[in-house]
Amino acid sequence: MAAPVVETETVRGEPAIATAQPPQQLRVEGLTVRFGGITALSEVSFTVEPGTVHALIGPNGAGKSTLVNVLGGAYRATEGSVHYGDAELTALRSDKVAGLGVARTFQNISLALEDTVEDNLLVGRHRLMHRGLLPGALKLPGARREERAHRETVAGIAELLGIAHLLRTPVHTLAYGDRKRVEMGRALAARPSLLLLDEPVAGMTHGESQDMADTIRQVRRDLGLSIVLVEHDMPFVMGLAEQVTVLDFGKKIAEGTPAQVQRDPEVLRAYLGASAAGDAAA
Ligand SMILES: Nc1ncnc2c1ncn2[C@@H]1O[C@H](COP(=O)(O)OP(=O)(O)OP(=O)(O)O)[C@@H](O)[C@H]1O
Repeated sequence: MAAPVVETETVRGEPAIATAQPPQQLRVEGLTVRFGGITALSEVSFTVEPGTVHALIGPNGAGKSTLVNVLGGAYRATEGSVHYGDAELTALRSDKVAGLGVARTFQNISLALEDTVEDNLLVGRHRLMHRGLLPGALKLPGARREERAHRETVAGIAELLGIAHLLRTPVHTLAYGDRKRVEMGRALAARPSLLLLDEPVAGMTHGESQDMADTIRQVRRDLGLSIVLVEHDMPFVMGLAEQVTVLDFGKKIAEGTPAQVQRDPEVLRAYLGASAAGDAAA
């Protein structure tokens, strides 16, 4: 039976940016997801230790996004389970998963382009708002205090991500790399203890992706959360992740430290083809 959902604490008295609860161990056990005749994931198991960066890699169609969608509550498991601490995630809707402290970003940025960076970040606070953001004349003192606290929290997150100077700027005027930061900021605004990042540096130049790696390191250090990262950019993944799980055709083919998976023959075969794997092993 699923463990009861523990809602994250309220906004009152919170520090500027703090995770709602300490990160928990994430345990994926025997996870299978089928879409009709397609098996997107087949008996995948791995564990993400609290406070670590764990990468999911694999060629196109390997099942990485499907896995993130299950972790975030968007897709149901056909078989198997996912536990975050004591809670069984696969039994929960995405809003309940968010209530446990799990937040995600999307492969394709999904921001409100006409709105400011601040307004987009505040969307991430909605679940924690008691009163919503009302027009000035309708605000009681308690509502004003709450709104100020939410704005301070998102300002702190913007500072951490290096986009504080853009808070009043409409998103449609931003460079791609900054939009990616806003997307991450919106997820962080919910004060998650587990952050799921789906291709955070897709489409970025090498320099931009290095900057993003520094930002993610700082986010992890300052907020003390766990990060599950899906990304195709290998130098980025290998420089950032402590553990790597490798998928191919929906199956786990390897796991270990970046150094271990980089020389794993199965991984080389999946990425480069059998002959290249043979050459590399020789
Ligand atoms: N909603 C869906 N309905 C049907 N098939 C799906 C669905 N989502 C994913 N699939 C299929 O599941 C398999 C795994 O896809 P998935 O997107 O998870 O792979 P991926 O590793 O994230 O790939 P990429 O790196 O290209 O994003 C693919 O065969 C895909 O076509």
